[in-house]
Amino acid sequence: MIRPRRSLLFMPGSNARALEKARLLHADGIILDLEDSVAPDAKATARAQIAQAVADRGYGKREVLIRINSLDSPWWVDDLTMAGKARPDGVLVPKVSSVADLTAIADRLTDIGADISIKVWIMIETARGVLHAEGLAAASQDSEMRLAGFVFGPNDISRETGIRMLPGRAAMLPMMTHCVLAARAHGLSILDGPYSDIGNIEGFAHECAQARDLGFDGKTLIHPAQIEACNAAFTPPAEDVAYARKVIAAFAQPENAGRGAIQLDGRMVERLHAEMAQKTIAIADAIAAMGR
Ligand SMILES: CC(C)(COP(=O)(O)OP(=O)(O)OC[C@H]1O[C@@H](n2cnc3c(N)ncnc32)[C@H](O)[C@@H]1OP(=O)(O)O)[C@@H](O)C(=O)NCCC(=O)NCCSC(=O)C[C@H](O)C(=O)O
Ligand SMILES: [Mg+2]
Repeated sequence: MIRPRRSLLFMPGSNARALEKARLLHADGIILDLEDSVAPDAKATARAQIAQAVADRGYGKREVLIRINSLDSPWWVDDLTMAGKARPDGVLVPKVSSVADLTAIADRLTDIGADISIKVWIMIETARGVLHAEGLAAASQDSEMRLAGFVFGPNDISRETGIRMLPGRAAMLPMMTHCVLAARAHGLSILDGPYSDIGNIEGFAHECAQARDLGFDGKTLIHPAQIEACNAAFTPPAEDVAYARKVIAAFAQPENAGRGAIQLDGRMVERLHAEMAQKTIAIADAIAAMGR
């Protein structure tokens, strides 16, 4: 099943108002955070609030991820134990740098008997994580790892490496492309990181369009004001969907049955374009099924 992942909204697990508000927001998914947006003193409260919010099952068709604390923190075991019991769609693990990190998460989920439907997502946001992205993605071939996708983390990368986050992101483009290639080589999803300038919707829209063109499935968000522009950027335009249907229809014609390439509206179209058209239609249908 294709799942739209145009927009996944982060919110601090300690913010009860945000957890409630997310039930009505038109994001494709939500990320209930226990890590950087939650102060150390508020970790236990946030954990309890997230457990309750997920148990209430009030988020409808939105994909629900819980971001736990990193493996070098004192909180991750309690976070993961709560998440295993709460049964979100997935657990997002920050600052993963090695396959050993993935194994530690998988082993803990097995130990607590977590349902196999709970997927693991990892943030690629350390220098070692970026360098090892291909090996991390390859670990998804082992189903016990539960690995479903990557989330790019520009803030932590910038913090560790000194690579600056500037408009246009020129300095980060090589590593972003590297992460997209690693994810796609192993059939994983990949989401872009957040944009902090909440008041600059125009700049945000440019960054969404850039992420889409770089091959990301969607973007992680930090504020409800970002949802609409993000969904717009990652929704296939109606004319693309209409053209995709035309490509499929053309290859379904009996006279084209044995052909690998045809001419359509003055352009060459090959069967690989028919495959891409199927994906465009599947995403458009999945978005429509979300009622958006
Ligand atoms: C950034 C914020 C702290 C701003 O909060 P606030 O000042 O309260 O914003 P507003 O007054 O404009 O809020 C208006 C209403 O919207 C609700 N709201 C705000 N943010 C969210 C949200 N994220 N989810 C759901 N609802 C939200 C407010 O409650 C208001 O509601 P109402 O009462 O009806 O008026 C805040 O936006 C925030 O905390 N954002 C998320 C921060 C976060 O999760 N950060 C972690 C992810 S980013 C990251 O980790 C970086 C990554 O790892 C990397 O390395 O790059
Ligand atoms: Mg981070």
